[in-house]
Amino acid sequence: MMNLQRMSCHDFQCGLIVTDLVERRIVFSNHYIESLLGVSNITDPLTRIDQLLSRASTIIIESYVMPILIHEGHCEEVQVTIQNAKGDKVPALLNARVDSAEPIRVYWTITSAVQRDQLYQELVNLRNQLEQKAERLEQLSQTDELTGLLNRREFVVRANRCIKVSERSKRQLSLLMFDIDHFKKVNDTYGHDVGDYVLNSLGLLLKANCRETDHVARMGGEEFAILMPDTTVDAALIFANRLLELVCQIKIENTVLTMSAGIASGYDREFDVLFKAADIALYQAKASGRNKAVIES
Ligand SMILES: Nc1nc2c(ncn2[C@@H]2O[C@H](COP(=O)(O)OP(=O)(O)OP(=O)(O)O)[C@@H](O)[C@H]2O)c(=O)[nH]1
Repeated sequence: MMNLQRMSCHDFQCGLIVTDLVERRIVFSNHYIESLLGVSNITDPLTRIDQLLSRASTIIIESYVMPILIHEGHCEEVQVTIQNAKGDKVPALLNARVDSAEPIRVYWTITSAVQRDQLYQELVNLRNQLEQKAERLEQLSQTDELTGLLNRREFVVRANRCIKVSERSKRQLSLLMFDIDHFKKVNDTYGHDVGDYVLNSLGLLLKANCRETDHVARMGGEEFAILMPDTTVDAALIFANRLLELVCQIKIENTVLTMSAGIASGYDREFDVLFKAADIALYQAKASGRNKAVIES
């Protein structure tokens, strides 16, 4: 065990500095401070404690620590930056206490906070990583893996939100349901991979041609849906016909892709009602020859 009688301030594993109150000139510092700064001796009576700190830290001392010290007599756990002899910045934790006996002295303790800073940085990094993962998970839970479009669950959530807005504004929205014609034949003739490629290409085509305010989803299999806020049934029909023309551009060898569409519109209809109406219209489009868009009757 260490002989307590022979222990001196230099044995402490924290920095000790004694200064006067007004000018903060150093009258004593221990070895820890010297090793923190990378100098052999700083007990030069002309050295002020501010000279050991970064510019920002001297402002903190002047505007925050000193008023508290004068008012309360002590100030704890202030994060400062020490500038060492090499010019490196070392994060440190500072405590100070005033001894009012004449001559008035301030006792400063300074400990390196490098590890604390590293720990803090690690926590910040970890938090960022978790946030990114949570974002990614949220995205995965909302989208269809093959096309990157919304999945059915997220589509229904957003559609219900849009319906509420349209109920208030009394502005029509339109739901467009469409389904690739004879898609089974594509799979059977060219294989499932080509079928996937077609679905993916259609996803890209829809993303490129829909408005940012539209909600586009793959509802399952080869069935897609677009919810268009603030869109009348006539505008929806024009848009649906444009998509029918565009989808012909996706060709697999000699097969030209077509699709059928059903449209339902309104501003005061529940999602299930709107969905059913668009689905029936889609069925009518299929039943009456495919490659067309039909408005609900
Ligand atoms: N490649 C691929 N095919 C899928 C996927 N999901 C569903 N399908 C296929 O889509 C086809 C849908 O076939 P049907 O429901 O008979 O429809 P269809 O052949 O398009 O006929 P109509 O809709 O009546 O014009 C089936 O062969 C499914 O296996 C998928 O993720 N990838």
